[in-house]
Amino acid sequence: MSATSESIGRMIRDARIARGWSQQKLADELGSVQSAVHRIENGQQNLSLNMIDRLAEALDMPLIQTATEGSVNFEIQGEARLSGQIDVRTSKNAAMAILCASLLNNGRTVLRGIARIEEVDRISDVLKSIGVRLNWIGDNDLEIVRPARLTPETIDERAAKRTRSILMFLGPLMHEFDEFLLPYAGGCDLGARTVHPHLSALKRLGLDVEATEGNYHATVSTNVEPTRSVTLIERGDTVTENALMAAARTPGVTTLRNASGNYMVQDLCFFLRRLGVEIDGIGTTTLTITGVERIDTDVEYHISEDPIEAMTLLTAGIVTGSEITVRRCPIEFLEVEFAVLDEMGQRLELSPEYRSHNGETRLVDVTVKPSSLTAPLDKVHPMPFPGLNIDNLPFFAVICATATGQSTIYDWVYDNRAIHLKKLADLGANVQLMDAHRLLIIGPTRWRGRNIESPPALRPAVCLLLAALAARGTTNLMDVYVINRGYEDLPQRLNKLGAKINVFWGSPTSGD
Ligand SMILES: CC(=O)N[C@H]1[C@@H](OP(=O)(O)OP(=O)(O)OC[C@H]2O[C@@H](n3ccc(=O)[nH]c3=O)[C@H](O)[C@@H]2O)O[C@H](CO)[C@@H](O)[C@@H]1O
Ligand SMILES: C=C(OP(=O)(O)O)C(=O)O
Repeated sequence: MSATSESIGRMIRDARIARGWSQQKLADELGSVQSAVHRIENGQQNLSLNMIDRLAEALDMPLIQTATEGSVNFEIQGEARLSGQIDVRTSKNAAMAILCASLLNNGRTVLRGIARIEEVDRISDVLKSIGVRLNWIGDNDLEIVRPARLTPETIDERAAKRTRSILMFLGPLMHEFDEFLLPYAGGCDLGARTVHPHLSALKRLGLDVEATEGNYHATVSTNVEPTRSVTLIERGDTVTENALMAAARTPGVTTLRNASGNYMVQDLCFFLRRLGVEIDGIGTTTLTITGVERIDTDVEYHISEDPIEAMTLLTAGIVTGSEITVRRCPIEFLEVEFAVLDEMGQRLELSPEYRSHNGETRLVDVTVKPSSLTAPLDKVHPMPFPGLNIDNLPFFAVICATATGQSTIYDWVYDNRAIHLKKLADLGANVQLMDAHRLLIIGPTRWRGRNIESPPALRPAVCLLLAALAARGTTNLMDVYVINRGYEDLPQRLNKLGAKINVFWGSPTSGD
């Protein structure tokens, strides 16, 4: 059986009307807002697993769960010509860091503009399970109030194991307990990802963590110097964030060297500053943090725009040869990407800069002009900020496949990500995996639609969606949970630009 988002929407509307409920009443029951119910009923919103469960419970309708059993899939009709304007939404990765950082605050935290994505739902499930109260107060605004005592002993292990961000509870929780356990982190299948840099940095900040059977066993030590300098053994994003959260509530001055200056780290720093934590060196590799004993502040913070989503949307325009304007692109985190695109012959028009709602991040509107692309002369490779973003590299595989000539994509970072990009061959690309880290791509590609399983990795999966937009024929991209992990209503938003993507549950209606 397969059900589309429209048919599920109709089922929900009928059930609501049968109960004599208004959209507002259903929204109240769901802990959501009326506009979200309106969109769900019109099939204009992706339904997260969490929302499906809540709808079934509120309407006492297990049928909704039955209808949506199996995977969420996208049917993409290709040869799309896109036009119009689209706004970049806020980032998954900053949301993850700041949601974890809200644990540092005993006051009320309101996060504005937070993306409603599976990853936010997962970490929300985990936060709720340790006693935190979360309340959506607008379509994308979340109120967070933590209890006086958090209860890590009641943690939702299933949700915790689906996200790597659980690692970022270590920094905040060390201020509350002498000893605690956390389940192992999960996330995308990108190959082995290091945890040791986190443990090594936290040790220097007074937290000993031992990996035991299925758990991290954390013990706080008391012998922390009043002034400390910690050099991270990797310039990783979440390790920098973990160390920042450890330093934020450790009185005295901490200097973090080899810190990441990436977008999510900057966003976390701006948030911590609002909480009264002094931080110097934001955006550089040396951060100086003056910690405070206790934070009890009612704070509102607007998360900034996602450079990875910006690159995703720009790639949609590029591979379909369309003219679209992607508004609210955080330019500081896209400079190298744009320089590489420029070398390849891609024309982009940039508006004057303006500020994001956080008052800090610089934004521009970018218009993609249909261009004739040639392969870059050298390999395309990522570097920590301010290099080409590691999560933007996969989009260059699709773009290079569109360009004329031979390109090399070199992903030194992840052992398994390039392997997933090999799947672009199923949609017609001439892609060869030279080794686990290098792809050789010969373009241009005549993309063709297929039935295809999503790889278990967010960016490679969305790359297939983007290629499918350009492909001849229809692509059924099956089991897109990973895409919904990081993107809010991507099909619906691309459809507003002229794409034809249908969300359905179960198995595809037509064969390949
Ligand atoms: C929730 C979140 O914010 N996730 C992001 C974060 O994950 P996160 O910070 O968890 O990234 P990892 O710690 O897994 O680092 C990614 C990989 O890069 C390697 N590495 C990293 C830095 C370095 O200086 N040397 C080095 O070798 C690590 O060993 C690892 O294999 O950063 C990654 C790299 O930007 C992004 O892909 C993720 O989207
Ligand atoms: C790898 C990613 O994220 P995570 O760290 O959440 O797995 C990503 O955003 O592409």
